[in-house]
Amino acid sequence: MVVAEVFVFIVTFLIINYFWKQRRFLYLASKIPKSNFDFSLSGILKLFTADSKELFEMSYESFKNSIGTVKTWMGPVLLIIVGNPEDAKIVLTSKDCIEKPNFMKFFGAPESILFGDYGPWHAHRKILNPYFNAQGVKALIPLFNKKTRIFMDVVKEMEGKEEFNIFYYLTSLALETITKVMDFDVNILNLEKVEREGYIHNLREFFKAVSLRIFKTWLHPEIIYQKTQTFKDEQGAMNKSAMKFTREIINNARKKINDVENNNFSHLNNNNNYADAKECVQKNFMNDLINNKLEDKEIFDEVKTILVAAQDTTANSSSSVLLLLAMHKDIQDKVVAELHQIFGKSLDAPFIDQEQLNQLQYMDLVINEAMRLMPVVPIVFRKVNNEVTLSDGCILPKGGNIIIPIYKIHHSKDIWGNDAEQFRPDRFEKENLEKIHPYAFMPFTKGPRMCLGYRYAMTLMKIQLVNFLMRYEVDTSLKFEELEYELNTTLNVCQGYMISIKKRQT
Ligand code: HEM
Repeated sequence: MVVAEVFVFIVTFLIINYFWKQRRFLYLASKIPKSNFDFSLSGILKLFTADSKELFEMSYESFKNSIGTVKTWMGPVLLIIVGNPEDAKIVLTSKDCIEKPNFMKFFGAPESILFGDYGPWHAHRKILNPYFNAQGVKALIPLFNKKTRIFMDVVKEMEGKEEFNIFYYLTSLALETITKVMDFDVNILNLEKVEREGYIHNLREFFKAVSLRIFKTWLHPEIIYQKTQTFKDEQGAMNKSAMKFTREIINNARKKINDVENNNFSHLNNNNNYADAKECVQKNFMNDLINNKLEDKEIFDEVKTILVAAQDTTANSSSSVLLLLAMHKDIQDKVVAELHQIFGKSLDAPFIDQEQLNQLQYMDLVINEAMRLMPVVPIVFRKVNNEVTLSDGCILPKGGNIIIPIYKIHHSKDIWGNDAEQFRPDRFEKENLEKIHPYAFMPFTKGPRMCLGYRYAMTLMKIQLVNFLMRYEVDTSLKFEELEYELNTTLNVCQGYMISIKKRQT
């Protein structure tokens, strides 16, 4: 009897202590209006069984019509959805919201630039920046041209055939390119189609599993998660995809550095010259990571992250552009007219340089409009490390987690007008864009944690699109209003990016 009384006393004490310590957090949270998330029994049951398509629909529905900031409790996890551009700006530029929530560590790269806390993020961003700034990307243009040509030879197999998912081709190209930037060639485009698609499928399964875990908070504790099938799927998928290349890339880099140190350099350059070989290795991405004395785990996390960040995103965005152009032939014609003006009326694009890329003004509008309608990263997360006050006086409590709903902001009729669901590239003309809040369009987000690879992505996408659209007329039977999406960390079209291609008449 006494034992029971002591037990009740301790539990009561712990509960009161918890609420006392959390009183400010809970008070501020209580002031934020609720989202429309369906907390009825059927709503909760639906969340239990939701797949990534239902997850996207449920989360979008829950805050689609809210104007300001709203909240959702996912068990003990507070999610605050900051849906207006001015407040998104406050969050994304605040030093108190620079870190990502703890559940982002589920992606398995806690020491990386993408998911790491301030320390590793800041150090890694400094190391990687030179490879992705204007000069760094300019130096990569010849590589982008070369890899795109290989891709054009491979995609030829689909000429004049039925509709196919262009994403599988573009993602192979994106992977080949980024591994080469890391001084390692995976030659995935040369693999058999089945093998290529298998790798990509595995990576997507990994993202799917982690996205589901983030929203299903009962899967957060490792002890529960590791017993689930989702965990087994996630591990299997990751081991078969990015892990495989990550190890090989690091081993390859280490070997090259050792070879130069041991004067064994003849296979590293054509001139058989030690100084050249040394310079070539020193100017290298992987060398920088290794020589900055990062821990093995940090290097591993970083390589894996960059592989993933550079691949799915760029391929998805280019696929969206092609799909939308296939749906809107008048706009496709205008893009091609611009290409003919710059490059002449040939079927094969020349090697494209920076100056020509700068002339692609209409294509810029088209890419922006495609990334507005189909932003590949539809939400981003931040953690509140210290209280932050929004434009309407709402205070974000320390310990809360923020969602910036990029997809919702990009589709808001209040911002983009009643035709927000239509593909209209001219809304990105300078005089139209001036009327829109700068944080109403942010496919790469903004602020200090903005995408490091945005110049890289835009440059590679343009080179791919020029080559593809000069040679092929693109068609599809899909309709924009019928597209369905699934949230696999990135936003993917459930039906696939199905297009058919035929050679242009010159
Ligand atoms: C169209 C293609 C791309 C899109 C739409 C995109 C989008 C994004 C977004 C929205 C973020 C912010 C995530 C967040 O705040 O949580 C991000 C971060 C990042 N992206 Fe990209 N990305 C693309 C391509 C690339 C490429 C090609 C690379 C590398 C080569 C890259 C590397 C990164 C890195 C390293 C970060 C983390 C930046 C930081 O936290 O400081 N991305 N990207």
